Amino acid sequence: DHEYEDHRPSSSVANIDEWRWKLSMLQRNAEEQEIISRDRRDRRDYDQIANLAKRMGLYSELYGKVIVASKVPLPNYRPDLDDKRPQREVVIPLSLQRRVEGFVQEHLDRSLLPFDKDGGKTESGSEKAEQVNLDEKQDPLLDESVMEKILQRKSLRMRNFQRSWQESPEGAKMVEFRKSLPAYKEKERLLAAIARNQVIVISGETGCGKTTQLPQFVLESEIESGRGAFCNIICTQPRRISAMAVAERVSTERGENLGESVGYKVRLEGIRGKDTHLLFCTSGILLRRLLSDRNLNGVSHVFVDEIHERGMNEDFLLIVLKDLLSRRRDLRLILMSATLNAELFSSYFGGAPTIHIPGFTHPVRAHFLEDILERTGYKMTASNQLDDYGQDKVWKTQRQLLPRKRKNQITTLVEDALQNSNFETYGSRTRDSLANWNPDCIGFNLIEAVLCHICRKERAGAVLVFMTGWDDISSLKDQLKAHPLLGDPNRVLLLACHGSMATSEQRLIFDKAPPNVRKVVLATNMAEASITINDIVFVMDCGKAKETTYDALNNTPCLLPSWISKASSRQRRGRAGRVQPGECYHLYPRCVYDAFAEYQLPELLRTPLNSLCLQIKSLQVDSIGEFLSAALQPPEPRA
Ligand SMILES: Nc1ncnc2c1ncn2[C@@H]1O[C@H](COP(=O)(O)OP(=O)(O)OP(=O)(O)O)[C@@H](O)[C@H]1O
Repeated sequence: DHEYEDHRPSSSVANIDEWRWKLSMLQRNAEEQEIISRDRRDRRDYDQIANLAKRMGLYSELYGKVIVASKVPLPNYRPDLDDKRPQREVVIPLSLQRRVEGFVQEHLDRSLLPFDKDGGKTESGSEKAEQVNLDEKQDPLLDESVMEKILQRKSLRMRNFQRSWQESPEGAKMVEFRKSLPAYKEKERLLAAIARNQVIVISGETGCGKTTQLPQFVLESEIESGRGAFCNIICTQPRRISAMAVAERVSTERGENLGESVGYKVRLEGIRGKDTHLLFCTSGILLRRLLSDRNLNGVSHVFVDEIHERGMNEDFLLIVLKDLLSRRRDLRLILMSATLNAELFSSYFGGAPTIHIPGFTHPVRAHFLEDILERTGYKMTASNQLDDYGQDKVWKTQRQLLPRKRKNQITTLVEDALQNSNFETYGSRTRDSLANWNPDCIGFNLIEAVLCHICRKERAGAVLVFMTGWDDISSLKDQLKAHPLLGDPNRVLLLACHGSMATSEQRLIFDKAPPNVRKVVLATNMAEASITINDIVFVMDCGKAKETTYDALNNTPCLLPSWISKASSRQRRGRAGRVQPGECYHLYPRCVYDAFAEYQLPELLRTPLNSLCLQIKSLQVDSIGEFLSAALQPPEPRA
C-alpha cells in the first residue's frame, strides 16, 4: 500500500482494458448487479476505472480498500464491506423492551383475531405476527394454538430452505465434504441416543467434526422432521474466538449468513436473529443466563464442548446443569470431549451412555527439539536462549540464574527424563545444544531460527506459533519485526492472537495472506481447540501455557508458564493438518513430551480457594461447600 500511495505510478493499460471487458460483461449479465474488487492494482487505477464506469453509464465507489462498480447508484458507506465495523448486539434497556413488547402485544391481539376465525385465511396478518413475535415462543399472553400454527408454518419454511440448499450444486458439494468427516458415520447412532437419553457423553478426537457437525445434525434432523422452529440448541465453547469461528463455519455449511438459523453470543457481542435456533456461546454466557433463567426455558438441547479442558466455567456448568435435569425432563444434555476420558463424565451423570468418534486429520509430521536442531543445524548455547522481555530482562535473567527453590512435580520429571536420555543417534552439534538446553526459557532465538528455516526451505503455508501470554507474544513480535526476513511485510505477515484482544482483531487470523506472503500467527493456548485456520500448515509448540497457581511464599495466586499436558500438545499439533497435510515443531525433546501428564489438572483444583469461593459467590449460590461438593472432582473438604 505504502509503495503505491507514495509514488502513484501511472496505471497499467492492460488492467484498464481488463476492466473495460469486466464492465461490459456486467452490463450484459442481467443477474449481476455489481462487481466488487479488493485488488491493490485496482485501487491504484481507481480514478481511471471510475471514469470508465461513468462513460459506460455505470456507478463506482471506493470503500476503504474495496472498489465497487454497480448498475445502480452507490451509497457513501457500505457496512457489508467495512471489515472494522464492530458487529455488536444492541442491548435495549428493560423498561424500553417492556414498552415495545406491550405495543407488539396490543398489535398482535388485534391482527390475530381474524386469523383464528377464518382458519388462516388472513395470510398477511399471520405473516406479520410471525415477523415480530417468533422468538418469543414462551409468551404467556399469546394463545398457544396460534403460536403452534405460526411455528409450524415457520418449520415448513425452514425445511424447504434446508432442502433447496442441500440440493443446490454448492450445497451438495458441502454435504459431500461433511460426509467425509468421521462424525457423519455416527450421525444416526447419535440422534437415536439423544432421543432415548437425557444425557450423553461423546469423545471425539481432533478433527472428527464434533464441534461443527454434532449440533448441526440435531438442528438438521429437527428441521427435517418439521420441528425446526420448536427447537432451540445451545452449544458452549470455552473461548470467545471458537464460539464465533464455529458459528461462522456452521452458517457457511448451511448456505446461510451468520445470524440466520445459526448465531453466536459472547461477552458484549453477538450475532443472532429471530430465526436463530442454534446458538454458539461461551460457557460463561450460559452460566450467566442460568442465573436469571434457572430452568433454561425454551431451550431444547445443550451441548457443552471441550469438557476435557476442565475449565472452571465448564465444571460449574456441569454442577448447575446436573441440578437442572430433574426439573427439565425434556432437556437434552450432550457433553463433548476431545479425549478418551469420557467415563469420568458418564459416571458423574449416573452412567450416561458414551459414544466414541475417531479423529481425522491429514498427516501431520511431529518434529521434536532434537530433530529440529539436527535439521536446521541451529546451535544452542547457554546465553542464546535467554528471552528478552525488554525492561524485565535483568530481573528475569537474574531469576533464571538463581537455583530454583521450589520445583513442581512435572519440572522434576522433565529433568529426570532429560538426564536419562543420551540422544546417541544424533550428531555432536545437536548433543551439545541439547546439553545446553534451558527448559525454563521459551527460546525466542530458537523460534526465530525455525521460522527462518520454514520461510526459506519449506513449502508454502501459514505458521501458528503457540506462546504462553501477551508479554512473550509482544516481545517476540518486536524481535521478529527487527529481523531482515521475518520483519519484511512483503514477505511475512505477522499477526497476534490473545484473549484480551478485541474480537475484531482476533478475527484477523482467519484472513488469507496476500500471494507470496507467509502468514505467521503468534497465539496463546486460546487457538488450541475448536478452531480451524484454513491455511495453517506449520505449528510451533513451545510446550508451555500460563496457569493459575498458588505462590505459597508470597501467599498470592499467580499466573505462571507451566508445562502443558499430552492432550494439549496433541490439540496444538492438530491445528495443522485440518485442511491439508502439516508439520508440527515441538520446541522440547521427545523425552520431555513423554514425561508430560496425560491431562491437565482441572482449574477447579488448581485455583486458590479464596478466588474459587468468590467466583462461586458471584453465581449467587447459598452454600459454597454444598455447591463444591457436587462437583465432578471436588477439592478436599478439609481444604
Ligand atoms: N473454517 C473452516 N474452513 C474449512 N474447513 C473447516 C473449517 N472449520 C472446520 N473445517 C473442517 O471440518 C473439520 C471438523 O472441524 P471441527 O471443528 O468440527 O472438528 P472437531 O472434531 O471439533 O475438532 P477439534 O476439537 O480439534 O476442534 C476440520 O478438520 C476441517 O477439515
